[in-house]
Amino acid sequence: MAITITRAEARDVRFPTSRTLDGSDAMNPDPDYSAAYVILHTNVPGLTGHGLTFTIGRGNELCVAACQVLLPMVVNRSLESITADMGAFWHMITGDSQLRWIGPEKGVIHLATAAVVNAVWDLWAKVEQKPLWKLLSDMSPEELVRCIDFRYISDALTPDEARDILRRQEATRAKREAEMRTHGFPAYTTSAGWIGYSDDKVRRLCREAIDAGFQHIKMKVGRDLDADRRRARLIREIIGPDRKLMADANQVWDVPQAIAWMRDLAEFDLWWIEEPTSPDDILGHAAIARAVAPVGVATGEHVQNRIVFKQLLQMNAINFCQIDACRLGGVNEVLAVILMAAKFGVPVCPHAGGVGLCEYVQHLSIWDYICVSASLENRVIEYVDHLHEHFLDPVVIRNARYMPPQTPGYSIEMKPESLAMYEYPHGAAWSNLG
Ligand SMILES: C[C@H](O)[C@@H](O)CC(=O)C(=O)O
Ligand SMILES: [Mg+2]
Repeated sequence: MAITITRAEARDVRFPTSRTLDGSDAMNPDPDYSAAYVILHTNVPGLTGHGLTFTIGRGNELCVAACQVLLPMVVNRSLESITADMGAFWHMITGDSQLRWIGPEKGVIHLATAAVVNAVWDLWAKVEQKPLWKLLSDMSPEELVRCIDFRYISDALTPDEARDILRRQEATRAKREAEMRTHGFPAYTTSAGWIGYSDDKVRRLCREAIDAGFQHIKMKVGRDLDADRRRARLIREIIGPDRKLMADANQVWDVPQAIAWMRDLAEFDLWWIEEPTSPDDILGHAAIARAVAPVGVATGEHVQNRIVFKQLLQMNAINFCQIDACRLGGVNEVLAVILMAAKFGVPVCPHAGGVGLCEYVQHLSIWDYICVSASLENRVIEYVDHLHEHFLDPVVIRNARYMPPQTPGYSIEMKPESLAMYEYPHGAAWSNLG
């Protein structure tokens, strides 16, 4: 039977994480992890596609409204008519002649694009009875290339080059898939280092992270230099000199300030500095990368599309490429960026500090390893220990590694009771707040 999307809804879901300062950083001191959450209903009873885009609270309603504007483009369409040419579908969603004006391919409309596009991928993977990483890993290089919109990036990566990258690793995919199934993909934790946590809590969480096997820990910096130095020292005392310590400034600095601040943190042997300045400042990132080496520069959670990533890569402005599953316009655009990063020899270490992002990005990195990079060198997926209990198929971390999801889909479906409880503003979690 042909599967048709018969109706769609977008919901506003928010978790009051600001109460415990989970997720806090120098730029975002009080985030409420939130999602504009899309459900695609079909003509098959019980078969639905789910997708979300992540925000940190206020303004989530704008993303919901943008999803509602996009959803008529998928309603009454058969799944087959979409998946027959995924690249054309993505081009259509991002190319509407009037909606394009409020992007293009950036901001609220692009966040909403991700929720809708990812819901379609979730639906497709469920129909194929595969987790998303496996759906992607079973595609031929030609099929994968057909998912990508090369407009604006063909000066950096052509379809032929993308195909060649994928062909290089095709014969050995099965070996890496087996390795992933046994050992999983390495993770790092940010949960020990939120800026709003007390020193005692940071100490305790660092010890717990070590006990859980983590070899990489990320701390938040950029609000107060003395506090950063104190916290970096106490974290180093606990994790020792050999584990990797990363720092994340969440865009608070100007370029000269970033360089100066990093000199003052040099003794702590940071592996990377993340978002040292505006995500739109490609030349600024390049200047910082030159000045702070051998500390690497990482960015991506606010890199709005493949075009900005292209320039960051072309200018040697990043040493770590932090794709975000819903800042970019869903799976299709992420594939493009992962392939560009491979061409430029930059490791992909996805951003996952948010609700549902860990669930999403594990699929993308596992596919990257199996089909594109074939390397784990300098590659780690972010892990944050928040809100997984709300998902039907939450991440499984074993010995600080993401174990490949087994359930069909993109692992992003939330429990109905969680959606009801945290729906904003009338869910019980919000209406019961004093
Ligand atoms: C506001 C978010 O929690 C942000 O701090 C996440 C982030 O920067 C990261 O995970 O990296
Ligand atoms: Mg970050």
